[in-house]
Amino acid sequence: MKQLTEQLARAIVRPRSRNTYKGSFGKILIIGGNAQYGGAAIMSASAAVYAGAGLVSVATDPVNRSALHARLPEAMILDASTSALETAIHQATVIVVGPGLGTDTTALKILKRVFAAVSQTQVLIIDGSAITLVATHHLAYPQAQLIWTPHQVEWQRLSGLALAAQTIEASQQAAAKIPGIIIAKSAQTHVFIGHEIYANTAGGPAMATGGSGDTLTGIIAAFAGQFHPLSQAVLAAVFVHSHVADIVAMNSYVALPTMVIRELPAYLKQLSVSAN
Ligand SMILES: NC(=O)C1=CN([C@@H]2O[C@H](COP(=O)(O)OP(=O)(O)OC[C@H]3O[C@@H](n4cnc5c(N)ncnc54)[C@H](OP(=O)(O)O)[C@@H]3O)[C@@H](O)[C@H]2O)[C@@H](O)CC1
Ligand SMILES: Nc1ncnc2c1ncn2[C@@H]1O[C@H](COP(=O)(O)OP(=O)(O)O)[C@@H](O)[C@H]1O
Ligand SMILES: [Mg+2]
Repeated sequence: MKQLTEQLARAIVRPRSRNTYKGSFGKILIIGGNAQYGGAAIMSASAAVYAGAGLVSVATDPVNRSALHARLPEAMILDASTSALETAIHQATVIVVGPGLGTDTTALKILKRVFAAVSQTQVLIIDGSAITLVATHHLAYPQAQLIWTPHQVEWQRLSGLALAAQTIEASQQAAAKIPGIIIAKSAQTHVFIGHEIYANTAGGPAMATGGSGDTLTGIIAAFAGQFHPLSQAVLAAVFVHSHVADIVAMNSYVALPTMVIRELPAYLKQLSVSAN
């Protein structure tokens, strides 16, 4: 098993080239946020913007429009239940589906449309409610470069492994049957990429607060849009999310998602200019 360290993140997060524009750093689409869980989509989108994504759009319930614009004017917004969703999917390079999506019939309909519209060249991060829907309704895996971010109960739903049975070996065997990268989140997060297993060395209980996982999806999306190869970008994102939370937790009892998000640009700058 390998370890996720700052060295790995430093190798990926390098200074930006001069001859670039917003389109050089990823076109991200976040799909989620129903009337109850609008904050999840806002945290995911905020994390993407603050982790350097070039362009971020959010397909959500229109009830979240004012809140999203007020919190994050950098993001664009569309109604997830209209055909604007398919247009936005085709324009995106990286898509997140699930934060705050919910599991009702409207959510299932949106998820099925997403799975039908994505293509093999696109990165699709499947999180939260979307994982639960895939497991509950036995949806076929979509044709895309998949990244799954289950917490322990979502992993139970997706893999069939009860929490107590989620040993590294059992989880690896289950992960091998699912296409893409699996980030099995817990107090000791493991990432399964092909035959490799990576253990996160950062993070702690200050992260045990609603929205931490939503925030991770935005960082992964931003990194997938900016850095290559995808596997290294994903590993760096997992480390950076937890490490920035550790930095926040040095002076704060809780590492709230909004606090972690705010710290991202300064940490990424520091990482990019530090000796490789
Ligand atoms: N501000 C917002 O808008 C927010 C919106 N959010 C959005 O909400 C949606 C639903 O996501 P979810 O994670 O809350 O619900 P679900 O998948 O049913 O899991 C919870 C169940 O599992 C259990 N449980 C046991 N162990 C566990 C573990 N290690 N980790 C986690 N759970 C564990 C737990 O047991 P309990 O703690 O109640 O005993 C409970 O029974 C999703 O779309 C998400 O993005 C949230 O991000 C919050 C902020
Ligand atoms: N005690 C802990 N130690 C380390 N990391 C934690 C701890 N508790 C939560 N986390 C991290 O916080 C995130 C929680 O994700 P998730 O449960 O999906 O949150 P949410 O859906 O509320 O956004 C994961 O990245 C997980 O690894
Ligand atoms: Mg979650």
